[in-house]
Amino acid sequence: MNKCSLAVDIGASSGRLIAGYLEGNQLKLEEVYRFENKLIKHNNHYCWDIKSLFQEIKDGIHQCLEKGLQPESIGIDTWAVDFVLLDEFDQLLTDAIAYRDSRTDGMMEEVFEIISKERLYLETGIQFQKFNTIYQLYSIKKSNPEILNKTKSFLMIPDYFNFLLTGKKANEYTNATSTQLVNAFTKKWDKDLLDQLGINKEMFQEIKPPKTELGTLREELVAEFGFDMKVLLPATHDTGSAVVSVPEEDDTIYISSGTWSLIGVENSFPICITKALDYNFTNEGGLDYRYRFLKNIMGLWMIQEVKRNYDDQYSFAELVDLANQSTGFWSKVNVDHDRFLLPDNMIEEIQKYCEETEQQIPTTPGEVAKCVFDSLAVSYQTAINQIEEIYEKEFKKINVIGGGCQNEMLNQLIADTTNKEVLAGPVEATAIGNIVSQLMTLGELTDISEARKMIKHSFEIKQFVNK
Ligand SMILES: Nc1ncnc2c1ncn2[C@@H]1O[C@H](COP(=O)(O)OP(=O)(O)OP(=O)(O)O)[C@@H](O)[C@H]1O
Ligand SMILES: C[C@H](O)[C@H](O)[C@@H](O)C(=O)CO
Ligand SMILES: [Mg+2]
Repeated sequence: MNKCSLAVDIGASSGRLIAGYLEGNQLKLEEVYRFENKLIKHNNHYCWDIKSLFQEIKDGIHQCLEKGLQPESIGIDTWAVDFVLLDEFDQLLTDAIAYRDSRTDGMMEEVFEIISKERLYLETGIQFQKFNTIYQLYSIKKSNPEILNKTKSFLMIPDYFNFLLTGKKANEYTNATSTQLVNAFTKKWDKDLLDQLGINKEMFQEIKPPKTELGTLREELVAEFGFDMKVLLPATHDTGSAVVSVPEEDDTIYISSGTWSLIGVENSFPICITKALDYNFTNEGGLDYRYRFLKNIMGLWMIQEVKRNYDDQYSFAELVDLANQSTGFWSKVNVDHDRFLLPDNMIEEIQKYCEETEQQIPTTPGEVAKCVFDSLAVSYQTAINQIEEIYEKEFKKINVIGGGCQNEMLNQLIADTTNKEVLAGPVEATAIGNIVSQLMTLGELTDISEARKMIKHSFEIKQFVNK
């Protein structure tokens, strides 16, 4: 049986269990199990099928023994901001409502009437996304206050899966920062903010950093799987784990490219200056209390929705090929407009935008895809200009990580648009960051620098330069 550490990486569009182990000075991966993730509609809200996702995690763990793998540890990471609320009997009080749901429409503005935008940013350093946890909780307080009164435990999505595995409750630090309720300097729940919002402080759990050993499996799960393992906390915010695995450290801007494009740099301190606020950058928590100074760009969500609108007739690779053939099409959209957050039909929304802005309207799949990719490249350039303005320096390299780094047309567009060296890879950056964090906890790796050097020599990194 091969000893390994198991990463459970669940993104907004897909989940995977990936086993990792050291072989000499290389990190070896084995994909154990992959499954789809998607929004479901329930009780008139967009939700995550949290029960099915946990069953997928268990099904993936069962696959390990069949593949001759003996995991000695497991770590779970998912998308940010979303959570569940448990009552005194540890039962779910609501669905796991998704951040794209409309329940937070208008909530941010109502919160600003209680706490100014400037103060929120100065204390938390977190970007203003209408779906941040703070606004989700405020919407519950307004519409169903009795739910918050019954709530004994607030657990973010990975925290909840960890609870189901171990019976232990904790809020992991990197993901907790995405709530916009953690103080950027104390790294604790900001009790003053919670008091001012009238949200009960007692439901929040102790914040624990990545590289914490949370516990081991519940007895009934040991019996089910036939083995026990340590449940460790990686950076449970998927982007937090992805950034751990960015091989290039100096003078590099990363783009964690998946459902969202998270573009930024790694810092040892939070940047909460007015310009960062004006440009809506965030200071999410990272491994070893580093900071992820980044911003959300709408990302490949748009092409995911285009693919769905075409009834999945085309693969992502085929859409890229068709876009490459649409060389004469140049219309672009503002990808970061709220209208693209959850439109009824992404293709029609893009066409409406082009009509409203008196641009050529995309009609073929290739033209629609090219419009998405060209528009993303423009948004990346804008964010890079803002980062360089704030840092008062020029960054030489861009490291694209995650599934989106397989989009070679977009990688080339980024190189052509920014005139910077683009490094593409690793694809499974999030799972890799999750695994190396576990290996550090187990003492098999010393620190993040050693991990990054090993990652750089373990995975293919492609280079793109301005043609
Ligand atoms: N062969 C491919 N060619 C081009 N693009 C691809 C290819 N495979 C995947 N992609 C892109 O990668 C994206 C998925 O990236 P990734 O798997 O990192 O997302 P995820 O982990 O499911 O979601 P999240 O971003 O929430 O973590 C797809 O939306 C698609 O645009
Ligand atoms: C909702 C968040 O902005 C989102 O999860 C983003 O942080 C991310 O990590 C996408 O993978
Ligand atoms: Mg992902």
